Amino acid sequence: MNQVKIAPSLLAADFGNLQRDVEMVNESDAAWHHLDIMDGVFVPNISYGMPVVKAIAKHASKPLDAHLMIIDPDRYIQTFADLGVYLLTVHYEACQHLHRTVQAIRAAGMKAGVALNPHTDVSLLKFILKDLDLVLVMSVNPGFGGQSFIPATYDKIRTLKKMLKDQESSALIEVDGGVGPDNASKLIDAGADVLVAGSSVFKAKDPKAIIAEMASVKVS
Ligand SMILES: O=C(CO)[C@@H](O)[C@H](O)COP(=O)(O)O
Ligand SMILES: [Fe+2]
Repeated sequence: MNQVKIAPSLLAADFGNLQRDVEMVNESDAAWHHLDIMDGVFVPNISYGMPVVKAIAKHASKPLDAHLMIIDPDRYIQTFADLGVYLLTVHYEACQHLHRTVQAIRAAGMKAGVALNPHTDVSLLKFILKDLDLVLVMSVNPGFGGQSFIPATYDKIRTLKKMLKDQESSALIEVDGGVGPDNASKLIDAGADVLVAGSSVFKAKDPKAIIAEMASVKVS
């Protein structure tokens, strides 16, 4: 069984000290850097765009896990590939032709992920699971950091885990929103492979210790 991966969300970083915070993640037990790209249309917030992704990529030593909260993400697939993104996740709710988008992400040389809003049923991915490297289960409504975790997520992860097993899919389950040391064990027990954590890491006195604590949770 693989160890859980921790992906600190740079949305909660200090943007005035972005290089410092990216380097903190480099030196930590984190597996990936999680980048949240918001367009102000799909979600009611605008985060950052390509120049900031480029700056992060310049200093990051771990794979870039980009979570696109933008409509019609096909427009930017090649750009993110050129910026060195490792795994590109698009929202089920933001794509007209999800299968085509996933194929285009892989054709551009990246791993492909699909994110589900809290109200979106995992069964909608039944016929595309085999084509995915990751499913991102949103445990808050996308758009902002620092929100409260939605408890229905546990059941959703368990249901998805069973679907993946039934289909012999090796896609990872990533959970994003309101995640921290308090719920990490329960999420891992439910079947999460990757934990995204923004506020719980960057607002902590010792961010590296929080990352280490979550990364060391034993997988049963
Ligand atoms: O995608 C998102 C929000 O839409 C996340 O990645 C947040 O950035 C996580 O922040 P916390 O809930 O951990 O503070
Ligand atoms: Fe995210």
